[in-house]
Amino acid sequence: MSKSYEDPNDPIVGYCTKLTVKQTPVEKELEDTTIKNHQHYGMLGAPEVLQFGKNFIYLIGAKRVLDIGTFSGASALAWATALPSDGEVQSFDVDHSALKSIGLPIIQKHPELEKKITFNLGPAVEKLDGLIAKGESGKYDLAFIDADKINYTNYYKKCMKLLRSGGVILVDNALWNNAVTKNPSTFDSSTKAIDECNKYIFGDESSNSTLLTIGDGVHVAFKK
Ligand SMILES: C[S@@+](CC[C@H](N)C(=O)[O-])C[C@H]1O[C@@H](n2cnc3c(N)ncnc32)[C@H](O)[C@@H]1O
Repeated sequence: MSKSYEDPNDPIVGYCTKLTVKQTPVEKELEDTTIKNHQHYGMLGAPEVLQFGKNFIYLIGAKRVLDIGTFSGASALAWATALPSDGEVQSFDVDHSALKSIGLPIIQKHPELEKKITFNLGPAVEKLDGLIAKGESGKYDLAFIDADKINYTNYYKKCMKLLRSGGVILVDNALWNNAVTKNPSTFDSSTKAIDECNKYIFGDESSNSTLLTIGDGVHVAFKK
């Protein structure tokens, strides 16, 4: 499987995307501007995955969302779009260059969305530890994990602490261009880390999960 914007001619991906993804004009503008202006635009969250996350926000009545890996702001914007007016997104990244040059000028034209998002600069592991230390455990509804793959299991464990019972974690790139299905002797460090995270989630007694083949694979964990 692949992200719809990377492989627009795949008939199954195209059909599924066309009949499910409902981007607002501002979401579309941010996606298009990132694809046009950033050489690593392939880091963008797939719109079908962001739609899936938005659907969960509606379904579980989420108000507080953790967004691990901001890039140009597409996932943070998607969550802010789906959240109610008193909703909150905490988004984390070590690098705000794509956000500043591409995402922020677009998001700032929509103060009602911008006010819901806090963009935190710094390593997400430390930032999540900071939230746990502040007594925020159990107070978030949904988490989207989409930063450095090496820390995927760390992010999962920390997000599980921060989520309430009934909360949902979406782990993006869970198939990593299908590399995790290949012979383990071929794994690079990112593939190994993603495979370990998928296995850790499967063995975790505090959640149930489903690994979906949308986008680059999304492992969805439901906290008991
Ligand atoms: C795949 S992109 C995120 C895409 C974004 N979620 C979206 O939907 O468009 C991954 C991001 O993780 C960030 N990142 C890498 N290492 C990180 C770390 N240790 N802590 C926080 N962010 C990190 C990168 O700078 C990059 O912007």
